[in-house]
Amino acid sequence: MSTTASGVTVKLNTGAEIPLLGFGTVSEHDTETFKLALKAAILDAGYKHIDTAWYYNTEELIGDVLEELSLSNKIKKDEIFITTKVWPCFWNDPETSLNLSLKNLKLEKVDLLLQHWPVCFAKIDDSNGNRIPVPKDSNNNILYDKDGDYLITYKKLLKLKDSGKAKAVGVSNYTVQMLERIIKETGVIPACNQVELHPHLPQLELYNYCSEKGIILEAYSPFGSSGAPNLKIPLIIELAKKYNVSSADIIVNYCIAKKIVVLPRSSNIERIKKGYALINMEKSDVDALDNYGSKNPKRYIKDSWGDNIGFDHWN
Ligand SMILES: NC(=O)C1=CN([C@@H]2O[C@H](COP(=O)(O)OP(=O)(O)OC[C@H]3O[C@@H](n4cnc5c(N)ncnc54)[C@H](O)[C@@H]3O)[C@@H](O)[C@H]2O)C=CC1
Ligand SMILES: O=C1O[C@H](CO)[C@@H](O)[C@@H]1O
Repeated sequence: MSTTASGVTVKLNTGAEIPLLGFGTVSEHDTETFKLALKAAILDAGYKHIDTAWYYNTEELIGDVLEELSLSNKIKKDEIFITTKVWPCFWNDPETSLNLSLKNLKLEKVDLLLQHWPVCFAKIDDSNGNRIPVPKDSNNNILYDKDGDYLITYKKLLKLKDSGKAKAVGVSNYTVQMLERIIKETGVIPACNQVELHPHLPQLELYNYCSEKGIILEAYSPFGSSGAPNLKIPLIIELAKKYNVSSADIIVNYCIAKKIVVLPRSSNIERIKKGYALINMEKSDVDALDNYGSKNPKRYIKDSWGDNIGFDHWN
């Protein structure tokens, strides 16, 4: 096992290794800050995995950084595991989405392609011909496609894998019931399921199901998203003292101990350079964190379309 969190990997059901630590690329900052953060993550902290999506509008910046670092021989592009996602407005033409992502990322293929949400928005383009991510009517209600079905998207993603443009295919924001449905209908087990997961939302039923099926779980918003509220949980602060690390290290190691991919985001260069310490967390501490979240489940990402698919722990 590596001594830094960025070096630890787990095997996907395709046989490929995925680094358990990935750099989250939702951005609240200007383009230069974003690029500097990504460069520090790759060059100083040794990140080998970037999690992005068409929806984040950061793919072109990521493509620029990868191109620059590879042209100056600082990295080889194929050393970095790249995940991108198909947003619900592309539910019926994920190939268009993937082609846009590949163009922006300046890549010929991605390591992992995810269906971003199991929902289907209407396909509406703006006057410049760009797809509207979340189409709404004049009353601000989201426009769903009444003929949409997330199973159709999954089947189309599997075809994209066959075409070689995505080395592996997975899903995001799926419940156990949805996973059961796509597996029953296609016979193909997705490589992973990316969901909100952290010590305040351990998702134990989903975790047990995915472990049994060999689906790698990926934890988004591990720190509780903007403002990082999870870092202030008293049990996490206590464990940080016990192991002499930071609260962020505890959350990252909670996921790593459970072989869950973890996708923290940061734009703070000093923190990024430091990376995350890899510790040997005792099972009783992992269990205590599971227990904490099971008793106090809390979801931070409350996009309204989550309502439509029956997400729980909404309040
Ligand atoms: N599949 C999906 O639907 C979703 C995927 N994601 C992915 O997961 C990634 C991470 O999730 P996010 O929601 O972005 O949030 P996060 O849980 O990683 O938290 C980010 C926040 O924590 C702060 N932070 C980071 N390290 C800190 C530290 N050591 N001390 C204090 N504050 C710290 C950052 O400044 C930022 O405000 C995203 O960037 C994206 O790649 C996120 C949301 C949904
Ligand atoms: O991936 C995602 O990021 C945004 C913002 O957190 C969320 O809406 C989406 O699922």
